[in-house]
Amino acid sequence: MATTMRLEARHVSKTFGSTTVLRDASLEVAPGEIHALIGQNGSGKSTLVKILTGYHAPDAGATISVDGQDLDLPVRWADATDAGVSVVHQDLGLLDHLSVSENIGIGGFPYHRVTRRIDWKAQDAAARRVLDRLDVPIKPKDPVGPLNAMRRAEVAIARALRDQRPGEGLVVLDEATRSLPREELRRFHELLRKVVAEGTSILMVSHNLEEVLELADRVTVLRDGAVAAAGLPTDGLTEHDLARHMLGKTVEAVGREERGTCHTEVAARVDGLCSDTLDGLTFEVGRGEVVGLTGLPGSGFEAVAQLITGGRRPDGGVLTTAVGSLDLSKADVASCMRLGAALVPEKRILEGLAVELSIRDNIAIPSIRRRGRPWHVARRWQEDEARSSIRRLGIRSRSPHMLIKELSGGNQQKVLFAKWLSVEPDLLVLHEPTQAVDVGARVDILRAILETAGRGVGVLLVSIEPSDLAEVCDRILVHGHGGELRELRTADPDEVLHAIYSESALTAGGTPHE
Ligand SMILES: Nc1ncnc2c1ncn2[C@@H]1O[C@H](COP(=O)(O)OP(=O)(O)OP(=O)(O)O)[C@@H](O)[C@H]1O
Repeated sequence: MATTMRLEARHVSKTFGSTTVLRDASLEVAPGEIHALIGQNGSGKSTLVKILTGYHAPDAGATISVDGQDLDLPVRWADATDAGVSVVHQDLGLLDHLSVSENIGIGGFPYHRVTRRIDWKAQDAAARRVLDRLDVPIKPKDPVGPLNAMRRAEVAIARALRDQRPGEGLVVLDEATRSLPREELRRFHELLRKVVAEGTSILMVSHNLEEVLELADRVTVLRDGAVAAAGLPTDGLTEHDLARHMLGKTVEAVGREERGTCHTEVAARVDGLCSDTLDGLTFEVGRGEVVGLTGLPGSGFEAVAQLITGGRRPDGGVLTTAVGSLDLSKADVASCMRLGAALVPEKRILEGLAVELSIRDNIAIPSIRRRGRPWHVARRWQEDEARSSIRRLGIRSRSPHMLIKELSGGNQQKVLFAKWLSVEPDLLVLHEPTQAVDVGARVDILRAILETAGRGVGVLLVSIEPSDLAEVCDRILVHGHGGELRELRTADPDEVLHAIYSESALTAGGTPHE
């Protein structure tokens, strides 16, 4: 007899206005399996997940069932929850000022029968039960704020499993492992395996193909809103195979040809950068040079991107470019921009994009003054710049007038990147620019970084992605435990990884242009 699927979605389509973004898609997840849903940016993954959880209504003709029971469509979140479906989003959705138990209880607190108030005793006991079931050594009363990335992920999983009996239910992980440092991923994977060993199913949406192959039993690939491969067993598959299914073609490596050229002219110099986690960091970026900055996640190097571009004020430090010098402890974004330093930040929606404006307007914002006023004079330039960015970075959109909020996450990332590329600063600081973008877009972005450097811009790539760093950087500065910067020149991602996680693998030297 055929197994009853944990989740069976059939003939799912979705049309926004006149655009169909999901076409007759199907997805089957078996009990106790980890199933990955992958696809290029804008291929429809989030739309499909949002239909499963009731955020979007599907077009007519779809059916969705959990454990053989059809759900009424559009899905009501309460019905999905009753059927055992829960979601862990990318940001994990935790509230730092609340306790672990309160976070686990959000959306489903038990109420006292008589007083009709939240029954905290019952809530703490329920939190304890699910934490014990997962062998997570934290207490329900612990505050969430100080917890590290791994513990936070555990709390999010505990919340997802709160109402599920062992062996039942489906947890949807929407890029949920992205915030986890590499060394924690293995432990988190063990936790997920424990969850599915009981019979619960996991549907993971991910751009990390390495993780998909390591963790998932089967994978469904979406391409342009349709299923390009349904439920492929991952055994024997390679990342190349997955990329081919996603893109319908083979992805070529970035292939940096002239690396390590001597960059004698300095684009920007940072002197004595101090903050709570940094102790007098000093480094230079040459004109046309791509310099990587990396280190152990959480060791403090991540803050450099904001500290040298005016997003946050350091305790001390000076930025010098061809324009002049600036005391960073008194700087803001505008003064850093005047000096020629621009940042493509990590948290795109919060810090980088106006979501109610169009692609064209977002790209134009930083250049409005330079490109001339009044506004209509620059209109032609804006239109051309937006169209060329769309082409160059493969931004999936109907037109340059499409609003940012209508774009998929990865395509938003590309617009943010295009916005700052159009400025042509002296120093372009990029913080995790390939986060959440698909394999094809990643190559487009890395190529655009090299092109930008080729035009004489100094690029600082602040990242924990060893392969990005190895592929495009002339030099990589590794921030060590003791706060020192050590320099690495390599095109081998394993060597970068090794350097990040070991103290001894590097040669000394922080200022490199001799
Ligand atoms: N509210 C909306 N209005 C119009 N179009 C939308 C809306 N939401 C999503 N889209 C479009 O639907 C398509 C699929 O987007 P979706 O977010 O599902 O992609 P995705 O595969 O999750 O991409 P990513 O990996 O970049 O997050 C995109 O082209 C996007 O522009």
